[in-house]
Amino acid sequence: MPKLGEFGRIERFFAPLAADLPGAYGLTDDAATVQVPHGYELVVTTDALVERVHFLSTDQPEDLAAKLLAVNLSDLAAKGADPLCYSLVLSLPAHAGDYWVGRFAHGLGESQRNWGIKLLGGDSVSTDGPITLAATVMGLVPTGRMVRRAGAQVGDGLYVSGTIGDAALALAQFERTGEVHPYLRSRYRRPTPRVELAGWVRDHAHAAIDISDGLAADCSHLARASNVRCEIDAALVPLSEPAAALLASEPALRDRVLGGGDDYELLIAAAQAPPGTTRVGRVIAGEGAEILDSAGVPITLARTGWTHG
Ligand SMILES: Nc1ncnc2c1ncn2[C@@H]1O[C@H](COP(=O)(O)OP(=O)(O)OP(=O)(O)O)[C@@H](O)[C@H]1O
Ligand SMILES: Cc1ncc(C[n+]2csc(CCOP(=O)(O)O)c2C)c(N)n1
Ligand SMILES: [Mg+2]
Ligand SMILES: [Mg+2]
Ligand SMILES: [Mg+2]
Repeated sequence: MPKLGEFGRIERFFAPLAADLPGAYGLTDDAATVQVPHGYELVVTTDALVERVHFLSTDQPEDLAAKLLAVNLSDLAAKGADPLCYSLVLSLPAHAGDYWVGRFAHGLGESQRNWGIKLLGGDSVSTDGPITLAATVMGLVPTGRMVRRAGAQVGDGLYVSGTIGDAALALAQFERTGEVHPYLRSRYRRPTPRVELAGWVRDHAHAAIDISDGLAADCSHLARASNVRCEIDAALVPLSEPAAALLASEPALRDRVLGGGDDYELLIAAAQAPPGTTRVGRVIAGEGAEILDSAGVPITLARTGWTHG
């Protein structure tokens, strides 16, 4: 089959993902339009995934599509926004050809249906560098109601969704042996954005952040923005069964759990427990964030979270 080329791929693989979104104009114009209902505003977030920085070269295109949308939808959920649409930038080397793009687009289609979003537009470029994927995801909140990192109040509880450390432990296993527990691997390849918590966050949370860099680092971001001190009890941090088993056999991996990142869970400061979350700590007067061991002593982590550069 002859190669589709830039415009062939857009027409074949991406235009169907934009169907039914009037402002996308079938991906045939220079730009798109987004209608925002009266009384609402757009919440806009952008995150990129780069080969060998955010994912492994062996990861499959369908998984990368799901992960690209998930890491962005996680930010929207933390801000209490309901997902609406997204734009997409693909920077692809020659080996990621039509077959790769077709599988990637198929993965996008599945995620779109799952989360109720549509493709608005984007850009496609070729490169001799790594696969680089970026999405800008847009969501809606009633005007003025986006939940900020700032706003945590003294006396609030700190809550996290899901379990922490699964993806970071998967990566630790990849780095060492290549033998990775299937559940941990699935948490690295396909994080689950907590989209269903957005409504609760919007109505009840005082502050929230999604955990991408690492629990310790993202908790520090929330504490700094809110001008408060956040304390987390390490023993309360929820672990999946495989993570707990791995940690029991290798306690030194604790630091990867607390500072490894790639969780895409929510950290929420609120006066009451969000549904389906675990209370991990508290907001008190002061500054900074600490994770305490079972004796109440602050844990010093080699790295509290991921930073670029
Ligand atoms: N290149 C950039 N240009 C403009 N703003 C940026 C740029 N990079 C980051 N930002 C902004 O800096 C702030 C922090 O970004 P950061 O990426 O740390 O947050 P995040 O997306 O929630 O975390 P993560 O990327 O780890 O998931 C956000 O307001 C983001 O919009
Ligand atoms: C192959 C590989 N090596 C390392 C990591 C870990 N990692 C990379 S970026 C990041 C923070 C979130 O990204 P960002 O801050 O860019 O949004 C984390 C935890 C990974 N996922 N894959
Ligand atoms: Mg970001
Ligand atoms: Mg975030
Ligand atoms: Mg980051």
